[in-house]
Amino acid sequence: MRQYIIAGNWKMNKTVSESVQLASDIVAAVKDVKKTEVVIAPTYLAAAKVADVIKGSNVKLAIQDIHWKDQGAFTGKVSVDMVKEIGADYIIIGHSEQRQYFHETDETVNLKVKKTLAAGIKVIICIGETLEQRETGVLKEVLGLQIKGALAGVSAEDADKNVVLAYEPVWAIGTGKTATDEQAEEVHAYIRSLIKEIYGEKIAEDMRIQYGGSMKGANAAGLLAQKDIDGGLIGGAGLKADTFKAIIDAAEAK
Ligand SMILES: O=C(CO)COP(=O)(O)O
Repeated sequence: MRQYIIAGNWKMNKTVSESVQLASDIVAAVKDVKKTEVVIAPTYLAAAKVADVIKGSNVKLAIQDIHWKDQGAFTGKVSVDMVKEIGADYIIIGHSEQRQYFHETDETVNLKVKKTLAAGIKVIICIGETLEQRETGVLKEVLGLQIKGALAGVSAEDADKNVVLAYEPVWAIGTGKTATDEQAEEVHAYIRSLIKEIYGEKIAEDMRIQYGGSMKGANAAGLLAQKDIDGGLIGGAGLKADTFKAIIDAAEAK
């Protein structure tokens, strides 16, 4: 059975002191959570302090993106060794906001994925279609390119143990428009079939696929009840301990 993974992507929210407070609130709120993997992704600036706050707890640390180079003249960027040193468990790669605003391509996603896995850190790879792509019927093609692009050269062993996918339909992010349970499940099942084509049945069955896009306490139970939905990548509802916990409760109740 796949373990649910609920991850809060804090995006460009919270100062360092606010991040420390939110991380402490989440640690307290989830201390009795047993079945669900809980992850938080603060900003770079807050990450080291948040790492200290969550040490010894059942909350894991994700970092929002890295550069694929080891070091050098890349103003504004952070390398995998830097985030490894502070104890990152996951790196989120290929978020649609990166793709939309910061020139992320399937090729740069792939470079970052390989760099992260080589450093012994797990990846959460984000994929998803825009409304226009959905409406013009190219959803499957877009997802196929994103998945094959991201995973090119990734070993079966890494795919099996160290890769989580996050399906985030761009039109559902921050809009309050969630995909219906059926819409989401249909795409998740399709994604799993693509993984089966690439890596075979066992890895397809093992790989966790999160849903992301206006997920909250009120709709989490329905989404998480779907056969191929294994958790959530949460934006807005992850910015308060109680709204985040409501989603984790829905996972724990399964
Ligand atoms: O993009 C998301 C998480 O990475 C989803 O954001 P929202 O939950 O705010 O829609």
